[in-house]
Amino acid sequence: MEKIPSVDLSDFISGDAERKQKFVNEIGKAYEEIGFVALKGHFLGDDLIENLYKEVKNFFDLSTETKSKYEIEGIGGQRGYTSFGKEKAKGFKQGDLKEFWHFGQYVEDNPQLEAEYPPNVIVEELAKFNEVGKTTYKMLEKTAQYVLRALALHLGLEETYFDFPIKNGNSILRPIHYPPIENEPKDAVRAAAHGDINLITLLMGAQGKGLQVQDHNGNWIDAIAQDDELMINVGDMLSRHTNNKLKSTIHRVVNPPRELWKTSRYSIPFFMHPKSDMKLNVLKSCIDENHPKQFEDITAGEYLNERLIELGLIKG
Ligand SMILES: O=C(O)CCC(=O)C(=O)O
Ligand SMILES: [Fe+2]
Repeated sequence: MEKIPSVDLSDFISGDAERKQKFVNEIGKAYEEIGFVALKGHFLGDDLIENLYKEVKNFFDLSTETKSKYEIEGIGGQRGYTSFGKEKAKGFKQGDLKEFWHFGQYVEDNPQLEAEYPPNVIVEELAKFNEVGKTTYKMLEKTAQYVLRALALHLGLEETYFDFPIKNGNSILRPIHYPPIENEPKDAVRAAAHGDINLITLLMGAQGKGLQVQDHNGNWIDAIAQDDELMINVGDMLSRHTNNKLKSTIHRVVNPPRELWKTSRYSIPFFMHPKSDMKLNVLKSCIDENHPKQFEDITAGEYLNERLIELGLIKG
């Protein structure tokens, strides 16, 4: 496969049974093979996207001193700012060449969960940043809900199988800034090869070159979305739950050629997580003679903890 397949969410929500099934088949096949699709027909309007990028740039343009006010100790970077070079991919020594921000869940009608999650951090200098982050979070969550409904059908489950575990889920919206490159980086890249931890990831900002996905043969292929598309991929939680029927594919962000070193890259992934008590135990429908159970039973919260310890973000 040389290109990431494109799908259109409006097929799924069209009300036409044939178009709906076509979407389920297309995304199901793509996720069994390469684990990535470019998706159009999502719920993000052009104005929202434009305002979001404007505010995200405004934030990263703030002074280092101002940004560091929002880097909160003791919450493993789950909310607010994480400074340049801090996050390393699993198994790598050098930090990635990026700084980022985390918006987390806006819990409704569930005080117990509200107490479980760290509160969102409010940027005082930028009135609109906080609001546009919240609106984007909700629109991506809605888009993800429909994608997961299609995947539930593909897996032979009830269409609404994921609806309850993802309601008030522990998802993260992460605007990332990869600053201009000043000197030849020593072994470091913008984002070293990794698999995402969560159920699915919805990525804004894959329109230019940079993101690459590893195919079955170990070749890196460019993953480039059209202007109106989000890149959406399977994360390790969903791969585990489906006994690796749906593939969580290794990907990375390479450094640009020297003539483009002066340019920043901005990308905005939404990492869709369920509530921490969701059981990721391998689905019975994904086990048979040829596909024995590959993973131990675990909850989403336990799994996330394991992975954050490996990344050095929290202590074991
Ligand atoms: O910046 C990108 O295009 C991808 C980032 C990514 O893969 C991640 O943050 O998990
Ligand atoms: Fe990723």
